[in-house]
Amino acid sequence: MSAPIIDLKDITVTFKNKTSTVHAVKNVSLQVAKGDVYGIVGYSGAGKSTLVRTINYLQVPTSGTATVNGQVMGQLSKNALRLARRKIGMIFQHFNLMNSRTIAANIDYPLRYSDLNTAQRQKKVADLLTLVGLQDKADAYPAQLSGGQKQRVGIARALANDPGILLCDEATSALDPKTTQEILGLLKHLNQTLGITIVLITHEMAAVKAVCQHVAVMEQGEIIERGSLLDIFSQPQQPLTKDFINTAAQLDVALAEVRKQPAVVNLADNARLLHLTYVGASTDAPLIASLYQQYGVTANILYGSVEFLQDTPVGNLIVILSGDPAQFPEAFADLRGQGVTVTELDPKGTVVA
Ligand SMILES: Nc1ncnc2c1ncn2[C@@H]1O[C@H](COP(=O)(O)OP(=O)(O)OP(=O)(O)O)[C@@H](O)[C@H]1O
Repeated sequence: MSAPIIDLKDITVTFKNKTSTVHAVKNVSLQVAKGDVYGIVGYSGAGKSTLVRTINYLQVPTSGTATVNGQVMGQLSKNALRLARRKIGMIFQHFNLMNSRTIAANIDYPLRYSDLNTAQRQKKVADLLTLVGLQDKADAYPAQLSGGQKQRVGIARALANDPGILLCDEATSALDPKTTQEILGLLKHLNQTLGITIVLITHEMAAVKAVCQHVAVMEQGEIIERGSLLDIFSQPQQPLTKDFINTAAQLDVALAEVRKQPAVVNLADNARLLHLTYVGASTDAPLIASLYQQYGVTANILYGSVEFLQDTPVGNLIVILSGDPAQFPEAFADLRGQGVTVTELDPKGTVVA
């Protein structure tokens, strides 16, 4: 890959006060390629915001180096840092708009130090309003807008200085599901049309799934897993990652229902409860037919779904396989050989194994 637009090396952030020390970020390295949409997912307190704020140096790391747009942020003078920050836009969960100013004035605010004259600034604000679909709201005040509209203003304001990077800190967490999809759609559009690199922090894997090309999972200040969206969704390794994915795909809900069914409650000795995940064109029918033909193993599908991640189908099945248990290891190996991720589930457990 060519030099990443964001290169965090060995970033550690420690907060100390009189009584306690919090290790918010522990020795994290992260590279984001130009034009990427990179999701950072984790529960509250995992250190996502703190990590992302080291990109624009709103948070100075205790140790480690942040190189952004080829500039080592920690080596910049005050003035150079201010200029560097203008090329890194940021949006927030609660929008952070100035309530006493109009929408146009909010968007114009970051332009106060720019070289543009008044007419150019007015045109820039009008263009930004159009870009985010709010051309008729220039003279409205934030209190008159819905949450989704306020976030559109936040996005327009963040783009005022034509940044190459947009940091999104829980930008959709205060919005309802439909508005969330609209805002994520807008971010995707901006990425595709302007080529802007996006780093998106969220606790919702569904948001990551909708827009991100890469994802990192954070827990207790560390990145515990990272990869392309498809790899993470089809072959999650860490329990926390599986947890996030199962919630996003509503597999946890499906599994809770499945576990109530008599065939699962009274799972026979010659049966196994499995979760199968596959990526791409393979479909459940040939997989299951070949299990029977080759191993005499029958499959009872209890749940199935296919969703598209970046236009690639990802299938999830929860099945009971029954047959001669001596045949199971080979049958499972055969499935794995065909690119299917096979996870045996505890019929009584509460989470996917
Ligand atoms: N300025 C600060 N002073 C002291 N502790 C802080 C400060 N900022 C964050 N922390 C602590 O650092 C840890 C990581 O917080 P951070 O906000 O980065 O997590 P997060 O994953 O973004 O979660 P959230 O979504 O809740 O913001 C938490 O334990 C938090 O309480």
